[in-house]
Amino acid sequence: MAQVTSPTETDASLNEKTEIWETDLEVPTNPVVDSAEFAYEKTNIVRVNDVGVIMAAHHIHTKLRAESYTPRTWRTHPLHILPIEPYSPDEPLNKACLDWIFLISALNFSFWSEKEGSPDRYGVLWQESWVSSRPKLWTGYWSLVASLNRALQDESIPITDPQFYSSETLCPDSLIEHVFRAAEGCSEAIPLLAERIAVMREVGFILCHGFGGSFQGFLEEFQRRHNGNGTALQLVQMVTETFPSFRDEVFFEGRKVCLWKRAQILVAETWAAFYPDPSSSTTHPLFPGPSGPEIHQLTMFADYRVPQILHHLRILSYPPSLLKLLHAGTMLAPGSPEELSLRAASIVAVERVRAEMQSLHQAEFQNQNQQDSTVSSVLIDFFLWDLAKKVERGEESIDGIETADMAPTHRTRSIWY
Ligand SMILES: Nc1nc2c(c(CN[C@H]3C=C[C@H](O)[C@@H]3O)cn2[C@@H]2O[C@H](COP(=O)(O)O)[C@@H](O)[C@H]2O)c(=O)[nH]1
Repeated sequence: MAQVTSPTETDASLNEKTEIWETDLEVPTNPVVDSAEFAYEKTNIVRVNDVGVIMAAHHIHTKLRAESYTPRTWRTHPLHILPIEPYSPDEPLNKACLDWIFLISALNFSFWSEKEGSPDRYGVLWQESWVSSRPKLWTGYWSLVASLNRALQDESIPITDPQFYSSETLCPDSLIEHVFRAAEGCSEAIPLLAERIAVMREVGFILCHGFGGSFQGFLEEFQRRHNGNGTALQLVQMVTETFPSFRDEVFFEGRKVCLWKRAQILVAETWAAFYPDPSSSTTHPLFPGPSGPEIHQLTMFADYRVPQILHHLRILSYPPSLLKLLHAGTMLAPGSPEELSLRAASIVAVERVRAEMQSLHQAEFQNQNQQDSTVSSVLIDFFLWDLAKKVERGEESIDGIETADMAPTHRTRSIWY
């Protein structure tokens, strides 16, 4: 917020103040944005297509409106209606719900299957939603959510409680294996089980020894440090500083590149899960300060599903050599130029889509003489991920703009995404 100067101040003091204010006014940039720009240029493999960005921005802008897609859409996913009622007025940041979100984000990586498309790929059988107990085979990311919900609801295993899952005595490896068990007939187990167990022990230990044994305690400490006025980006930073297994960073050509996929999605999902009803005019319980969450400072979450839809929408262009690798199912090593290029270009691309959508948004609001509201890469990401899944299931196809043939997702085994 700009400050008004007093006319009695001398030029010298004014200059001094201006300098201070300029520093104060500096908008903190997300290191992921700079990192991505650097890695995008250095790798120079996947490219952002400017025409594709403009076309897709119009398309996404229209779709968001038509579908009334908002941060509250997150709750409408059949498995995101949590086993615990999160929205209690007595406990605005419900502990059990926060621990559920935290564990999901800690383990939100590497669900792609060597047997993609085959019925015996890894999947978890659980009810199709909270309101229907009809069994359904959940695959990919949803297999994680289904496993945890099944353990909580059907088996009374407190799997999302850090005090439980940090302890090898209360929660031995064999029990975790049981929680993630595949449906009968699957010939695969959950990928990277040992790494998932290691992540659970690490984050559980840190929450128990530093934050009273819950993500709620972690958020209370965040609010204390920032006098209740912390932003989403500051929370992301605290997550990456605290938990090594959220530190999604690589060194490339002599520079540290931060991608922070799971740290950002953790904050974004917490933001979305507790997003207040717009008609209630209440502030967000996690970001009650005057500046709010500043959610637009976060980037998209560089995974293996969103780049695929960005390419399909012709926002990203892949060179023939990369397409060949993808079609051959070649493994891309974590931190390799191809893998880094896919992730970095996705971040750069969504930032450009966001800028384009922001202009559309502003023009529209100006015409309607309404207040502006900011477009965020988080919401664009959520929308694109959901869209990618609908296109994959054959439920939706992209109309009205040119698309590229859907390429396979890239294959990298890593705990980062
Ligand atoms: N960029 C981004 N990546 C996301 C998600 C999500 C799920 N988020 C939920 C929250 C809001 C959304 O509306 C979703 O309901 C998972 N992933 C990543 O995808 C991959 C799994 O893919 P597949 O094997 O096909 O299920 C894997 O890397 C996983 O880490 C997201 O939102 N954004």
